[in-house]
Amino acid sequence: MAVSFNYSNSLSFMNKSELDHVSEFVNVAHNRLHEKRGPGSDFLGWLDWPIRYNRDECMRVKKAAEKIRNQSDALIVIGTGGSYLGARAAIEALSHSFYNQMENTTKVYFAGQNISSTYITHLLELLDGKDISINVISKSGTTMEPAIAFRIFRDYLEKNYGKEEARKRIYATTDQEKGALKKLADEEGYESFVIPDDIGGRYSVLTAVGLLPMATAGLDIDQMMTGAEQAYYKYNNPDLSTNECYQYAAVRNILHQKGRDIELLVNYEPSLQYVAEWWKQLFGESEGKDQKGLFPASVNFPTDLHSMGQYVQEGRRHLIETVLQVTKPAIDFTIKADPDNIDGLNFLAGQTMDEVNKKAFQGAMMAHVDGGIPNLLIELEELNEYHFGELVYFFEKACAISGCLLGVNPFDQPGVEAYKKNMFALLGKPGFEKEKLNLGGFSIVG
Ligand SMILES: O=P(O)(O)OC[C@H]1O[C@](O)(CO)[C@@H](O)[C@@H]1O
Repeated sequence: MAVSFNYSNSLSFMNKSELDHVSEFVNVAHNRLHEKRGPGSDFLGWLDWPIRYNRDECMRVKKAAEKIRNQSDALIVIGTGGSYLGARAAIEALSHSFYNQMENTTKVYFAGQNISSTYITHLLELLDGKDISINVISKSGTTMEPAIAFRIFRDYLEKNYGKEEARKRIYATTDQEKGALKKLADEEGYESFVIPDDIGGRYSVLTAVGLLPMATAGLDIDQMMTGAEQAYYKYNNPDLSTNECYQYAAVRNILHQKGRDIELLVNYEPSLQYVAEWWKQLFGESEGKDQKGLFPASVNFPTDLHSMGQYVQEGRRHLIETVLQVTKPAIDFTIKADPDNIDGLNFLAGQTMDEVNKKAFQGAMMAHVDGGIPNLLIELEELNEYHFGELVYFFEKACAISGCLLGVNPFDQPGVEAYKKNMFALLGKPGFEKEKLNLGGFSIVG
């Protein structure tokens, strides 16, 4: 099976009867989703997206990617949160580990996910003398971090190419009708792609938001959509005893109710690090509200076994460990015998590097379960576009069901506005004068 879920190593931390109990609620959550009822039902466009996405737009995405690849040394993808993480996750997971350092590739760099003057200056230095295009992505069209980066890069393009040519090198992915970016794109005549109204940022990776940067990096986006389509059918069944996506949602909720407050997503392939970052936004923004929710965190093993391993083994018992495991690595090789064996590693001779990696996983998993940490396992047969699409859909649907089980609206993110208000007040944005007065009680350094 391409993506599979196994919770057998959490059964000593819960009773099977608890799953039977929750299956009724899973059924309710399933019906709510599929009948488009319940909180956040305006944002369910992702649910059947893999079977109804706009093929013409997808074709346009591929053509634009081709043009970018022919015309530019690098694409600068400007966006943050859901307008950034999915594309980065896919490109890092599915491309060469040193993609941007390889010859003959169209480099993909990200900007607008921070407000660091050092980062953006270094990026501009790196791009000096190179031909570039820009894909600016923002659903609202008003998020400040990417808006600042876009202002800087637009200016850079106009200075380097002149206004006319700059326009042809800017691709905007935004709302169909509203927002400052949409307005600018229309005025300037940028080629534009749509983020559907009913798909929230963190659910948008399989729209043009993710697909244009991915296609530019040479990924097969048709395969990705086919994988997501298969997942749509596979996880369409309300029966908890067979639907592994729903089992993941249910088990993490049961464990959460029993005092597990943090879910650690673990990988043994460094290229999955940004899948974890994408997953953190998906679950964190969806579930962390009304003073509820599992805190999504991530570690990269075995690297972090040498830093966080101690805590996982013996620290506070509030963790769930969810391992995202790749069954068959893209590349494997056999460790050779060394006639001198000074490092004492000849016992590994004849084994493959991946066999050793898998033993590290098994050893850590057994130790952590023995140490009191329930283990969930999500296995991915291979890291390719098809399975990536399937995995995205698995997580999206599990997150929606999980949020319903938790009793929150999994599709809004009201809490993100609080820091924005303070920041705008501190920056003196017109309209935020009252908020500025309310900041009086804090001592502000810096
Ligand atoms: O695509 P936008 O509207 O720029 O938003 C980027 C991100 O910012 C948030 O709105 C939070 O502020 C996320 O939900 C979203 O993914």
